[in-house]
Amino acid sequence: MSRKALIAANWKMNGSAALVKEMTNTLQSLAISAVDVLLCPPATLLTRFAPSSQFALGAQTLSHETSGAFTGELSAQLLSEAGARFVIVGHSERRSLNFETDGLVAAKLATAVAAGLTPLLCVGESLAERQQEKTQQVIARQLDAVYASQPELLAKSVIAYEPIWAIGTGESASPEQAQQTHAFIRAHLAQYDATAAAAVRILYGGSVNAENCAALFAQADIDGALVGGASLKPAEFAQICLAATQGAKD
Ligand SMILES: O=C(CO)COP(=O)(O)O
Repeated sequence: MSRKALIAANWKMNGSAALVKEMTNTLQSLAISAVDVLLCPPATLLTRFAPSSQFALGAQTLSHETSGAFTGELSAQLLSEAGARFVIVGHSERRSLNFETDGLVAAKLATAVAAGLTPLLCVGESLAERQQEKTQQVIARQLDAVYASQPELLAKSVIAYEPIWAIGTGESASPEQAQQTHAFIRAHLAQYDATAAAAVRILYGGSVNAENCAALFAQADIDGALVGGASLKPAEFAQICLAATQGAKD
C-alpha cells in the first residue's frame, strides 16, 4: 500500500503576516512534490496566503454547527471560503483546554467532511495513561467515538497520533514507540473498513524536529508528521519536509 507522506504545520496561536510570507517563500523555493505539505495557521491568517501548488491550507478547529448564533465560532463553510481544505479535529489542547468531548469531536469531524474539508483527527494518551498501560484503550475509545457510528468517514480522514506527554516537551516518542501505536491504530481501524485503514495516513505529532524526523518517517506506519513548535521556523520545517521526501515510500 503506497501512502503519500503528509507534513502538516500546526501554528497553534502563533504566527504573523511576516511568517506567512517567510514560510511561503521558503516552501516555494523548495518545490516539493513527493510529499504533501499542509499549513494550519490561526484562522485569521488563512486569507493572507496566496494560493499555492506547494502547500495546502487547513484550520485548527471548527464549529460542529453549520451557521447561526454561535458567537466567536467558525463554520466549515467559512473556513473553506478562507482557503482551508483541511481541519484539525480533536487536538489534545482543545480536548483539555476547551473541554471538547469524544462526542463533540465526532460531530465536528462529520461536519467537516460534509462541507468538503479533510479532517485530521488527533488521538493520544496522557503520561498517566501511558504509565498505567492504557494507551491502546484510550486511543481505541477516541477512534470508536468517531468511526463506530460513521465508518464511512474513515476514507475521508487523516489520523494524527499525538501522545500528550510528547507535545511541546522536547521529548518525542521513540520511533519504535510511535510505530507500535501507529500499527495498533491501523489494525483497530481495519474493523471499520479494511481498505480505508490500509490507505489512511497516520501522522505522528509531538516534539518532531529536524533531528528526529527521519527516524520517525522510516517507520512502516508513520506517514508524516503534525509539527508544532518546529513549524514556526521555516528553515527547520523545510528540512522536515525534505526528510520526508527522502524517505518517500512507494
Ligand atoms: O501539538 C502538536 C502539533 O499539533 C505538537 O507540538 P510540538 O511539535 O510543539 O510538540
